[in-house]
Amino acid sequence: MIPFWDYWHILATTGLAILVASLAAVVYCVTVHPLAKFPGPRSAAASGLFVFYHDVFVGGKLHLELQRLHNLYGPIVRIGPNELHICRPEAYDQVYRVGSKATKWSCQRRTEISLFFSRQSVLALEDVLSRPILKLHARLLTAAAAQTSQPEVIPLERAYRCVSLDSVSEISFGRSFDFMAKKDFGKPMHESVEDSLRTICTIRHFPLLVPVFNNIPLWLMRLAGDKLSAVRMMKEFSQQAAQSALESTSDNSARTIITEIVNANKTRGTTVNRQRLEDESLSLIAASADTVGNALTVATYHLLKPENEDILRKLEEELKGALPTNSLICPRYDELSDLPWLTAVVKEALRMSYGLVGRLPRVVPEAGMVVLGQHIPASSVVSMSAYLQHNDLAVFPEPGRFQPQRWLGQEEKQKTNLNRYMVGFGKGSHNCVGSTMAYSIIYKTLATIHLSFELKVEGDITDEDMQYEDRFLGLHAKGSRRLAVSVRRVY
Ligand code: HEM
Repeated sequence: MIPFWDYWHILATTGLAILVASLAAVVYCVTVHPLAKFPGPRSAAASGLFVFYHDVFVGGKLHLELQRLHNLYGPIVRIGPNELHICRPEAYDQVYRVGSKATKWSCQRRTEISLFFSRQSVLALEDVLSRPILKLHARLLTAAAAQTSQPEVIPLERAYRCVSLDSVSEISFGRSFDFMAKKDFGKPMHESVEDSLRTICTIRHFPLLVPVFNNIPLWLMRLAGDKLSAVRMMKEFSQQAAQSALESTSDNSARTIITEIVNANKTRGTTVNRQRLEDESLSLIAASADTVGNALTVATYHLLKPENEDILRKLEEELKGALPTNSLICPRYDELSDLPWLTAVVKEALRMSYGLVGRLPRVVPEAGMVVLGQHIPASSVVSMSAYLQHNDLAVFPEPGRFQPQRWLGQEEKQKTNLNRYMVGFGKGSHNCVGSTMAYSIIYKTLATIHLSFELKVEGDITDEDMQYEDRFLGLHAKGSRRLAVSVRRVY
């Protein structure tokens, strides 16, 4: 038997060894690591704790810290032992053209679903995309018609999220969540999504916990009550849809993402398991709800600011001129996609809502790469952030001001440049597969709402409230005021 003091001896020796190894790793990272020549705070070069601290402890503010670091150190900053963050608009194409190992979707998986998102398919899904917009229109009509002394206040930010949640759930699962039909537009569900996103941002720093979080059984989620209600509901929907697609023998079932993947596999003679179908459909919901909702919210918030009255009037005039009267209420995407002022408003809203606020990491391939004249060695991680790109003063002067006109009336060359620097949908082989669908939902919703109603902002919401935290998707800070409106007039 080992004497008691020997346990302490073993423990102390192990502790000392770990300490010495950690110190050696820190010294190596700061002095001789291949990225040691790049500028940045020592604490970031030494360990991953720097990013963890800003991401988790400060909470969703890493993009602001990155902005500060770039002002201090220049366009390439080392933000982790093996990671560089880059901030220079012309570098975006270089970084995201490079093949990434940090993929979420294999090429084959992307091919299976990408047909579903072609412009032709999106136009064919016109009815599905219009349904939630028409329901929102009907609710605003009711609110406008109510003869009460206190006008009904519509939580428009929440309603806007429902527009994409309801249509993308129908496209994914074959049945809609139908939050638009709920009196509070599914308030507990939206709160639960926000809580889950904050949790996920912490959990992604502990890769071993990710599968545990992803596989919490439904019965345990039920015990957690409202906190996990959103995740639970989405899981239930996806499980049922995956099960029925796998069991279905008919070729005539409604075309959904899930049936699309099942059929692609049948054609190839391969099989697909239920888990994969669930994951695919849930990713789509996650990818679409807040991104689309944020772009719509940013657009309407700025259009309703008193100083932007002329921008709103121009939009109304353009819509009235382009759409035949009485064609009402939810125009088709192909009637809208060429309207210049609406297009400029949508682009400006996408710029100011960022898509994914924070950094999108890519792994440098074997040959290494040269960015801004600097060689970056293989296997390093490089990342850029839409937040910094879209606030670049040289490309987008006065970035905090909503100026759709910046997308119009310039030299053709300049316009091309602006489009090149707009990265809300990402770039390269892993850019957003759903961008056409997103555009369709955004154009149709803005046209429907701003053509038919005069809205008035309720409450004292400010630009401060509209700032986004980087919770992978853009979330407003806890306790911030959200866009809510009353409906004043119907055209
Ligand atoms: C304004 C709306 C949207 C924005 C700004 C947006 C933005 C993005 C961005 C930046 C990425 C790239 C992520 C990366 O590089 O890791 C992405 C990926 C993706 N998005 Fe979107 N998205 C939007 C709406 C949608 C919609 C409506 C759908 C589908 C219904 C969708 C489906 C996807 C999918 C499947 C991916 C993964 C693609 C891949 O990794 O190959 N998105 N999105």
